[in-house]
Amino acid sequence: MTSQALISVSGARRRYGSFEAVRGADLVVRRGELVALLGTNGAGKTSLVELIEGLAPADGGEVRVLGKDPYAQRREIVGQLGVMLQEAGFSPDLTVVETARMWAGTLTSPRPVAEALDVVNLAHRADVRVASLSGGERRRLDLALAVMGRPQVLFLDEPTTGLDPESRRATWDLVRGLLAEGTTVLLTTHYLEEAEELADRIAIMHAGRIVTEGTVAEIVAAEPARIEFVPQDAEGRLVEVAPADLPALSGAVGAPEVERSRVRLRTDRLQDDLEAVLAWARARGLRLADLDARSASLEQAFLSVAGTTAGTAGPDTPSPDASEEVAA
Ligand SMILES: Nc1ncnc2c1ncn2[C@@H]1O[C@H](COP(=O)(O)OP(=O)(O)OP(=O)(O)O)[C@@H](O)[C@H]1O
Repeated sequence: MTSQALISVSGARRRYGSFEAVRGADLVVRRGELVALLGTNGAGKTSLVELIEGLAPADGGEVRVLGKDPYAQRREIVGQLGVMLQEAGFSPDLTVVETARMWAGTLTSPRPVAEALDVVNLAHRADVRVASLSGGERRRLDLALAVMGRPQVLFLDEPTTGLDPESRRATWDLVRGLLAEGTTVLLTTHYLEEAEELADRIAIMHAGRIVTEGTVAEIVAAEPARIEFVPQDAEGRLVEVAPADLPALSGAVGAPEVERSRVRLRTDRLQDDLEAVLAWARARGLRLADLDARSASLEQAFLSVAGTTAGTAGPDTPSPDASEEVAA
C-alpha cells in the first residue's frame, strides 16, 4: 500500500526576474518518511523548499502540502508545519525556557514546553541564556521550536551545519525519534552522510530540477562500480599495460583508464568482471597492487549528477568524509 503523499510537487517553477531558479521540479514526500533534498550550490533547493513552505507562490506547476496550496491556503495548514530555520532570530538575552514559552504562545496547541525541551535534550539547560548556548545546543533549541506545534510536516534546513560529529549524531537521533512519532520530514543538507543516515529517499537537485530520486540503494545501483589496481610482476616491479591489453569486461562502462601504471575500470557487473580481472592477472603472472574493487557510493552518484548534467555549478563540499579519490 502506498502511503499518502503529504507533499507533492509537480512541474514547479520559480523565477527571480528573468532567471528561473526552479525549472519544473517534481517531488513527492509520503506520510512518515524523510526525504533528503541534496544538490549542488545554487541548484534551487532553498527556492523550491520555500515554495513548499508556502513562503512564495510558484510561477508554474503545482505544489500541494497536506492537500492544499501552501501559498494560497497557507492559513489552513501553517499550524501543521514545523520549520527549523538556520537562524531562528530569538533574543540572546532570553533563557532557553523563556524562548520556548514565547514561541509556544504563538501556537494554537503547542506541546508542553518541558516536553519540547526534553525531546531535544535541553531540559537541563532551561535556565541558561540563549547567548551562552553552544552551537549544537542552539541548533537543538531551533529544533525544539520547530517541533513545538507537533507538526505533521517538518522542514529541516541544514540542521547540523557547523556541528561537531558528536552533536551531529545526537541531532540524528532526535530526528529518528521524531520519525518514530510519525512526523514527515523534508531535509535539506550538504552532508551526504547525513542523507544516508536518515533518509528513506533522496532527491538530488541540479540546475532547477530534481534529476535523480530514489533510495540510496537505487541511486547507487544506477552508477557503475569501480575496479582499480597497479599491475606488478612477481618481484614487485611496475608493469605497464596498455588499455588494449586489459581483459574485456562483460559490464564495462566507458573505456579503461591507465594513468601512471594505475588501471581504472568501471563496470555494471562487479563480481563477474572482478573474476575476469583476477583470471587475466593470474594467466600473466601479475600481482595487482592496491587492488580496490567497490560498488559506487552515494558521493560518486552525486558527483556524477553534478558533473554530467548541463549547468555550470560545481558540486558542494559534500561531506566531511568525502573521499580524496573523488575530490582529487
Ligand atoms: N532573491 C533572489 N533573487 C535572484 N536570484 C536568486 C534569489 N534567490 C536565489 N537566487 C538564485 O537562484 C538560484 C538558486 O538559489 P537557491 O538559494 O534556491 O539554491 P540552493 O540550492 O539553495 O543553493 P545553496 O546550496 O547554495 O544554498 C541561484 O542561482 C541563486 O543565485
